[in-house]
Amino acid sequence: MQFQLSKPNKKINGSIDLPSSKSIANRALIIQALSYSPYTLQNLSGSDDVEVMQQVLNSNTNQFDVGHAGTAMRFLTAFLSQIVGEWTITGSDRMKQRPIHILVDALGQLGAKIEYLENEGYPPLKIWGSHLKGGILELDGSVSSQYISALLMIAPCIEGGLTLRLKNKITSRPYIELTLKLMKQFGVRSVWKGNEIRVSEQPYQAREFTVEADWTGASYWYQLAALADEASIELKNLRLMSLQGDCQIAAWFKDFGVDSKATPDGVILTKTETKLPKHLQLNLVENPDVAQTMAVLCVLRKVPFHFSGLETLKIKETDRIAALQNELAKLGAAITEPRHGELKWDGNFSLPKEAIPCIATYHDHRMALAFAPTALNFPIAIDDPMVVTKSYPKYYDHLKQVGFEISQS
Ligand SMILES: O=C(O)C1=C[C@@H](OP(=O)(O)O)[C@@H](O)[C@H](O)C1
Ligand SMILES: C=C(OP(=O)(O)O)C(=O)O
Repeated sequence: MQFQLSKPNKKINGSIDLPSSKSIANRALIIQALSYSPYTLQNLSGSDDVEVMQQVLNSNTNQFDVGHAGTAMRFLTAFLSQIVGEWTITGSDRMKQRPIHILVDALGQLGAKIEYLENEGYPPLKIWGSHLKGGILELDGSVSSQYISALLMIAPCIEGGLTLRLKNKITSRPYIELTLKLMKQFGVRSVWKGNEIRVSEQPYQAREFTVEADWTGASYWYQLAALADEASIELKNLRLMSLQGDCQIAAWFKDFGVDSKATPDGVILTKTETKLPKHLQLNLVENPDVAQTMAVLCVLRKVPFHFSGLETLKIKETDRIAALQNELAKLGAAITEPRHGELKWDGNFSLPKEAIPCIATYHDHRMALAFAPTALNFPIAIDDPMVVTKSYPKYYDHLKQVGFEISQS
């Protein structure tokens, strides 16, 4: 299936009920389970990744399929390792290509018994859950912060607690900070000094909790505002002072003429006069999920760019470096990868080959989410458009709400 998207004018006005953050929701669900909480979490998004986490935690079976959800795969692997029983956990074909050995090795050192059911180092896994004993673990921090978050969340429940010594360049650091901040909100203290994070054995305290709106989901509305001639967009439940690292984008988008103001209900984006940057240099090691938003935006606004810190993009829902190169080429922009983890565009365009480019999405929600705003500039088709349900199920309804025309073919 494909969607064709167009927009008769370049004005965007509306109030958008953003989905809540899947990163916060999936942490809160694990922490809630660890604290035997009687409360129901408020404002869960209904996205695939959150639904799958809820299903597993409420399931009566011992065999789980988490689909494309990286957080669910990593967080549940650690969670199940400390619950007595025999568990198998698998995922989509792509999940079976996303490495997990750093986490499995670490859990093994704590006493967990985990076996690879297909390929060494990758899901599916068989886990024999047991009482785990803590200690000091050395861990490579450069592949995925989700391994670290997974271990930190179970750390207070492990005999003796846990000290993690992180090696190499830490990727996605704000997601580790998010984990620790949420643990603190549920009563667990931690100390992070240099490359060492220490969590002693201590109980979680159950509490009521409401999940805030998703900043990565908000990035597509910032992108839309940056491409529009006029924009006034209210993003409900979004907080400028957020737990999420991607709230950083509010500052970046000032250069693209997008002003953010807090309201009692969220944040309002307005389009202002601006002088676009001549060239955009960004290190995205802390915000890998907005790489697609920023790359598509820069091409459409003709801002040459050089992004670094993207070493982990090849092991996300798809190889996002290759996907961006292939699909931005359809808009006429040749993107290069000058070094591992870098993306660069010199600002040159060639004429697009198709009158209405059709963007492939590679089972990656962020390809559809980041390319759909292109329709503000010219009509575009998105292949397999419903990939967005991974994090933002109502995206196309929201685009229609602000005047996008969307037809199916
Ligand atoms: O912990 C999390 O919620 C996430 C961490 C990041 O992954 P990596 O740490 O693998 O970069 C991010 O890309 C992902 O969407 C969500
Ligand atoms: C990388 C992502 O998700 P995950 O790793 O949780 O599958 C994402 O949502 O961009």
